[in-house]
Amino acid sequence: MEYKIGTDARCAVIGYGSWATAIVGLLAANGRRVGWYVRNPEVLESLCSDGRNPRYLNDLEFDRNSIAPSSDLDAVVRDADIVILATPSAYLKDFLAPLTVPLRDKFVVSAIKGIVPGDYQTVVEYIHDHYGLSYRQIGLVTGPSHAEEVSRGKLSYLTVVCADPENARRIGERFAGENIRLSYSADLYGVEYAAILKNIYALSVGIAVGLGYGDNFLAVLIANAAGEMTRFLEESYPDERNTQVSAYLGDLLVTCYSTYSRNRRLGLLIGHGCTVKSALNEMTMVAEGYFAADCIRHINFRHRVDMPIADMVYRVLYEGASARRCMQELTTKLI
Ligand SMILES: NC(=O)C1=CN([C@@H]2O[C@H](COP(=O)(O)OP(=O)(O)OC[C@H]3O[C@@H](n4cnc5c(N)ncnc54)[C@H](OP(=O)(O)O)[C@@H]3O)[C@@H](O)[C@H]2O)C=CC1
Ligand SMILES: O=C(CO)COP(=O)(O)O
Repeated sequence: MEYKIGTDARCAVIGYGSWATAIVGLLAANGRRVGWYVRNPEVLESLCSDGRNPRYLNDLEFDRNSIAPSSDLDAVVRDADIVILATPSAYLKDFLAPLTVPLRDKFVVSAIKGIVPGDYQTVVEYIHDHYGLSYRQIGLVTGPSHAEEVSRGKLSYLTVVCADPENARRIGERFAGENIRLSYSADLYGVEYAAILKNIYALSVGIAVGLGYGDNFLAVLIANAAGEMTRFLEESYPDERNTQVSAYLGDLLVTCYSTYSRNRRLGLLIGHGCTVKSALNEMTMVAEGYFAADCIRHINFRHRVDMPIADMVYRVLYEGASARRCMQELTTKLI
């Protein structure tokens, strides 16, 4: 089905973590009231009374007239034309479970960077298969974009991905702002997988830093991670794409280097000697790379791409292998 987003399309955001909150901040600055599905009563009450999310990005104050938070998922979706998904991938099904209103007549944009566990599908594939949307009705918003910086107005570049360039521009208009630059792409498969893989690579970087490796080695590790990402995309879904641009390489770099990165932080804890279980318990936010390491391994059984870095992360996270020994072995495979 050909789906055209109208100029007056209404947006709604599903989720109330840090990225969802930063996204609502961008959309709300652009005019129309933003629907917002917030199932947590404490967060909902605070947004309605005080215009703040008490759990995430608490310093961001919303004009209460610009947001419409609600715990009624059906009502939020019914009133929207563009539905933006911004939950961690592991909880997406759980968040969408109460939905009885069809999504088929909406445009769905995923801001999620992960695989739906259990189904081993990307969010785009999952929405296509389970909600009956055509791939032309699904898009992505991605790029190097930590919520903390976006919400504080630090210059950030986002990439909107969807098949139809006109729809991509309409979505871009909603995210646009003084400190947001936009790019466009039609590579749904490549950009979505790049955003998933970079989380695994940032975990490997955190592990290396925690083990005491220096900047020289990190540069080698990240250069090899960029190569591994490109190899996976080229071998699993060949297309004309330039993986040197922000949506692929840029997002990999920011996640590997930024102190805001949740994935890097999880790796750091493990590199410092925490068990995987205690490192996960220490995290106050979700590190998608933990789930992705298992899902990508499973998906790669089909493609059989050589992925030594992703394999190393999997062995440390899921097989109880020694981080030090695995990293040492990996050093012999990098160029
Ligand atoms: N943060 C960022 O800078 C960016 C994140 N993204 C992507 O956005 C997506 C959302 O991430 P982000 O906003 O960072 O996530 P956060 O860690 O900030 O938020 C987590 C959200 O998930 C809920 N949650 C946590 N644990 C559970 C659980 N066990 N069961 C059900 N719900 C749970 C939390 O609810 P509660 O508080 O009630 O526990 C909260 O709403 C991810 O795919 C991420 O990769 C993309 C770009 C930037
Ligand atoms: O995707 C992100 C930045 O672009 C966020 O990465 P982390 O989840 O590692 O913080």
